[in-house]
Amino acid sequence: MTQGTQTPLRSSRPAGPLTGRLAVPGDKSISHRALMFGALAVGETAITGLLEGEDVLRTAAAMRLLGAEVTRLGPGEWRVAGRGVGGLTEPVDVLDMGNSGTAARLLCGLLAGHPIFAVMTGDASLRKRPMLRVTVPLAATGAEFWTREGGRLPLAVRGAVDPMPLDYTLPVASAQVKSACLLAGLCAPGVTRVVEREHTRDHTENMLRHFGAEVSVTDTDAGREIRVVGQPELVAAPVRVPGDPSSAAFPIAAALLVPGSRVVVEGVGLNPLRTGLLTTLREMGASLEIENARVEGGEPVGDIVASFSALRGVDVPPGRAPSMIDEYPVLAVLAAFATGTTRMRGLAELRVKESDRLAATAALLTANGVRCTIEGDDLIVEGGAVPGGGLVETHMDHRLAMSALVMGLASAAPVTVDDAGFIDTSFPGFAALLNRLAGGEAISPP
Ligand SMILES: O=C(O)C1=C[C@@H](OP(=O)(O)O)[C@@H](O)[C@H](O)C1
Ligand SMILES: C=C(OP(=O)(O)O)C(=O)O
Repeated sequence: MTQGTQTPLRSSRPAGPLTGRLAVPGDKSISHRALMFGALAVGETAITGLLEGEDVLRTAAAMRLLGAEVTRLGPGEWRVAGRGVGGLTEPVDVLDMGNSGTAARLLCGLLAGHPIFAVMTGDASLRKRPMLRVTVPLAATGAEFWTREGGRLPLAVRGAVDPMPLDYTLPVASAQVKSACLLAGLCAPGVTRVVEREHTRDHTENMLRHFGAEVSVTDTDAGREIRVVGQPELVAAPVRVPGDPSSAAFPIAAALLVPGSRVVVEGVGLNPLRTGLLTTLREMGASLEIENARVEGGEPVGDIVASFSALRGVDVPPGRAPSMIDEYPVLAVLAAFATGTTRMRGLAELRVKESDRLAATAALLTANGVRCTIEGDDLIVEGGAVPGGGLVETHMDHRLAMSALVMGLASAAPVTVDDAGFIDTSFPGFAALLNRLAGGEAISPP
């Protein structure tokens, strides 16, 4: 990829205060799911606020190839005419999920429950990521998967003719694996049961209910148990996608780091399973207020007011990781400017994201003169003055690119990234938006 609108090579330089109000693009997790549920529902699903990032556009294209009618009416405004549960049709071409782990893994769940043959691939980053975590549990439906060496894409799948319900306890904290199992279970008769020891984002469960499925969630000694009754008739329902808290993290971080800043990010999703970063930042002494808290489309939403703050290092417990899993690179940047040491614990899952984010985040910091170490699955950052001046390798990873560019707004010398093109997977317009807040070209082609 790199066919996005962001200049591939970019740098950011120390900026004046960031001020003003902004809205970030729609939530990526909810956007993928809205398109998929729309495709499985009977009737026409109206979606507003859909993220039009590359990852979600891949899901839209895949749903079209599987027989759903997917139409863009205007910015963020989409319609999906669904095929009904079990009604997806065999794709006549390869499903290319680009850079998106969520699209690939959730789609494996959908395909497992349909009696069709499909081939899936992705870009060089996605082709390195583990797929056995979904194909192994999904094989219990009766679907057959063939993957490349080590469970990597491309893969081929022949979905089950008479899918069996699943009963699965997640070995890793992953909303993608949970969702893949629940989506496959929709096509099977009887009850599919998934147990997660750590609580992960619950957008799939919320959307199942919203479209009329019977779902129960119970906390047991073994963990959180989710049950969904298979073969429901899902009925089209409007989806209003909130702003993505994982994208909001970047302007919030910039405001906290650049002296004199005050930024209001409007309409951000505040699902408690996504707000671990806000909890951590408050512990670090960040000035963060929530205004206008409300519920929109079944998800809590609010406006986040972030003002420049003197931050101090903290110890981030491993149990918090699922609620802020995509925010560690930017948290590491914030920690670099804080007084004292920050230890982020239990980050094993970062190794299987768009890049090995644990190693790449440490390299980002080191390239800019920040001292940090990796001990087991923990990242330890020594905070203080940040020299900057580094060229950061982003490894096809949007979050690394945005984190590095935020660092350069507050470091002594500019920070350059080797490729900003992948930012379009989740945050189209990122550089223009931060430049508007900074009132100038804080982020520019080098
Ligand atoms: O379900 C989802 O929408 C997502 C789950 C998380 O991945 P894992 O399930 O691999 O933790 C997260 O990192 C990803 O950006 C989106
Ligand atoms: C990990 C991420 O996404 P995905 O797994 O969908 O590629 C992310 O957006 O940070």
